[in-house]
Amino acid sequence: MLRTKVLSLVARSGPSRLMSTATKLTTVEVNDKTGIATLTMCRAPVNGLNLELLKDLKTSIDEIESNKSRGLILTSSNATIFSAGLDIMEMYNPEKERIRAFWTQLQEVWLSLYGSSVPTAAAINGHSPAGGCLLATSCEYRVMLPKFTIGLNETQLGIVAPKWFMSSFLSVLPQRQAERALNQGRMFSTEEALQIGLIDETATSKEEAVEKCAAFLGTFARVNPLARALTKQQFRAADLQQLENERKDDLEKFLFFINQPAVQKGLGIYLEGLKKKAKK
Ligand SMILES: CCCCCCCC/C=C\C/C=C/C(=O)SCCNC(=O)CCNC(=O)[C@H](O)C(C)(C)COP(=O)(O)OP(=O)(O)OC[C@H]1O[C@@H](n2cnc3c(N)ncnc32)[C@H](O)[C@@H]1OP(=O)(O)O
Repeated sequence: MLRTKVLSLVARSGPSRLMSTATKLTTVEVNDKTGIATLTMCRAPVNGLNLELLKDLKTSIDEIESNKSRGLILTSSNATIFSAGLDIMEMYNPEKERIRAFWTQLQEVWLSLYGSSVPTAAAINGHSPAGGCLLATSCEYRVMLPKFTIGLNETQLGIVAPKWFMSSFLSVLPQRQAERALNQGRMFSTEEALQIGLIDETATSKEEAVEKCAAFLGTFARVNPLARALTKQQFRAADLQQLENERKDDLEKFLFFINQPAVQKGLGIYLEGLKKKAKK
């Protein structure tokens, strides 16, 4: 595969450079003026996080990290969906080796995004359930468009959000609200998310959301980058270390849980419901 960690310039548009590692499911565009990188997920139809999208996300985050960008804005090329979360097809009747690689890659993405030394923000331009919410809450700031939903709905699917999903959620919401929302598998509307503090701002268009994210990232312009990065790291170190220490255990727990006949049955029913709804 033509994937290289070296930054390559493949196109120019206005003051931005599109940088790419020949990945297909993400693009990274760096604004020459601000030094802020916009990382866009573009896996049709719903930015379902499958193994390939996760690999591309990891490559792009690493690229932005090593390129010393001033900030990272995560968004989607889909007009109504930020990310539908984990691709359920990866977990339904899974193939043995692939599902191991899939979960390991998800861990990698979370460790690099939540632990990024670069300041991060999410321009949530569409629905953001489960894994989509994990990505958004791993960032330091969230701007969301109206009339969409966000939340960790795992219990609605008969599955359990692992500890590190909770860590990201808890870095944004107080424990009492986080616990209740997770137990209920609650999806919040944009307005509810703003009220509870799950998002920081709303915007009326993707462009405005990206601008507001850039304005947030700009607040660090006069802060010493090393001091800022080390401060962020200290806030997040315990969560990151916990997963680092328990990675193998976490993978085995996931495999055990997902392979339970009752869980497989539940996922099958949920998928069927999604497909029926899509056909209507
Ligand atoms: C004790 C400790 C144990 C630890 C164990 C750990 C286990 C934890 C395991 C996993 C954690 C899981 C995290 C997740 O992220 S699960 C995924 C959750 N996501 C969802 O529930 C979202 C489902 N999708 C939707 O709600 C909607 O699709 C939408 C709001 C995102 C978009 O709606 P709309 O625009 O109307 O699109 P459609 O619904 O018509 O969908 C189009 C198309 O896409 C398919 N699809 C949608 N979402 C997914 C998905 N997440 N995975 C796979 N496929 C998806 C949908 O079925 C349609 O397909 P088509 O009929 O073939 O066109």
